[in-house]
Amino acid sequence: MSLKQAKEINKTILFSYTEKVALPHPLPTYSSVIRNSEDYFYWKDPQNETIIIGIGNVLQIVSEQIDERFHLVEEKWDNILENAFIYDSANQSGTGPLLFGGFTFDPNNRKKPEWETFSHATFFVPEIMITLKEKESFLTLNVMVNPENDTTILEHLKKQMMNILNRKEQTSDLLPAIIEQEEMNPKGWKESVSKVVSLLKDGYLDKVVLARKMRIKFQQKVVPEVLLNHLLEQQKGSYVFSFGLDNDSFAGASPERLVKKIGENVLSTCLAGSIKRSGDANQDQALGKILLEDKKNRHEHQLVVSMIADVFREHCREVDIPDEPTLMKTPDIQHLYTPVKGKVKENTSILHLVESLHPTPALGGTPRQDAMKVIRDVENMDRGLYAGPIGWMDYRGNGEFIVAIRSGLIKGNEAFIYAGCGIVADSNPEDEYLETKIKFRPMLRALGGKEDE
Ligand SMILES: C=C(O[C@H]1C=CC=C(C(=O)O)[C@@H]1O)C(=O)O
Repeated sequence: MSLKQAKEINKTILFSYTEKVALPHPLPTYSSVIRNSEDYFYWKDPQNETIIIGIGNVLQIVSEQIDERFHLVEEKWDNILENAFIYDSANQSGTGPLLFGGFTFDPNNRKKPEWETFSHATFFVPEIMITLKEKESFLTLNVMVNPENDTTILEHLKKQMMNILNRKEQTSDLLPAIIEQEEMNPKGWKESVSKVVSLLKDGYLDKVVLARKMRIKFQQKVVPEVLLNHLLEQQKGSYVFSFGLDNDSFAGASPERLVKKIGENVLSTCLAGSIKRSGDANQDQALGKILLEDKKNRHEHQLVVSMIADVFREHCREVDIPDEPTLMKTPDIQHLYTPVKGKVKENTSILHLVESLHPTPALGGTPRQDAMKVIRDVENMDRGLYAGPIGWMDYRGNGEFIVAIRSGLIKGNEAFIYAGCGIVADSNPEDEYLETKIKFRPMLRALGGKEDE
């Protein structure tokens, strides 16, 4: 199918073209692709197996719906794909066209002005996309074809992308100077933790995750590419993402997968329970042992395992969950970690799994709805996309969503960064406060902020 033939259909449809390409530079990353784009995304998994970079926005799917947002995105994407012409000369070895985006943490919460750019579901199909998958690279060009389109548009796009990829000049790796760095009401946050601990002691709730925010003001606008480069350099073992829309940018380095689906194989991650790291290897190992044996942290973790296991048992033919957690270590923190695998039943889509899993008790709490209400009442904050599911799904139903933690929103010369932690009945406000300080560090360091000891 050529673009010319697609045009003859005489209605507006998605035309997508994918080919395998040889990249001009042996660079591990192509973060410069996002430079000067208003709408873009960059996505990398911890193993560097999949890197997806998209720029331009040919088609957007947004929703401010509360209960129907997952379903709505799925329905619209299915409709688009039903009519689309997809020419995949790479024989499905890349991803082909895909939808990238995210869901806010809690659509029932009041929206704060800093998050006005992002809807409760915000997804788009990029105009130009480059994918690195298992060391092969692919170029995907997407156009909405209508009778007025110039048939040479694909050639223009391809040339544009090759020019971008051939770019030699580097951006400076400097961020502007910070003029203000402020923790938002730390005293009030510790009081909220105490309040939640009393509720938990009353016994009708098991766990509530409370988060807080920092605001950083820069002398000039922050360049998203520079922040992305810092995250890529500093957080190699995490998912690194940057999601740009209308000049705002949501970026982070999350260690936490929500769900990955490739064919019938599905994977999720239980990540909850944390302890700091030490520069001394023996000390670091000893801290890990303390975490593995700590009753409070094991309880926090087990609530996440039980919930994810329930969702997997409902939607999968086979489920594989280890009996005991192991440790996941990032540069600043170590977590209790249990991977969950399954073979999903037919006709269960990735968005259906996302909807069932979000929010796990690693971000919300147990029981889910009561915990969400407590968060809304005591956190006094709009999490926006922080702690929400963000990711991609391709035209064959494969995809991956992560939990957008260790993240922040960049708005011109301001950044808002977020960190939270699981509160259980024997939590101590000061310890939880210190834990959130550690969880701010990946974003703070990448932004050039002052990290407390
Ligand atoms: C809510 C966050 O972390 C979650 C993920 C891993 C460990 C967590 C914990 O130990 O509390 C949190 O549940 C955050 O980083 O903002």
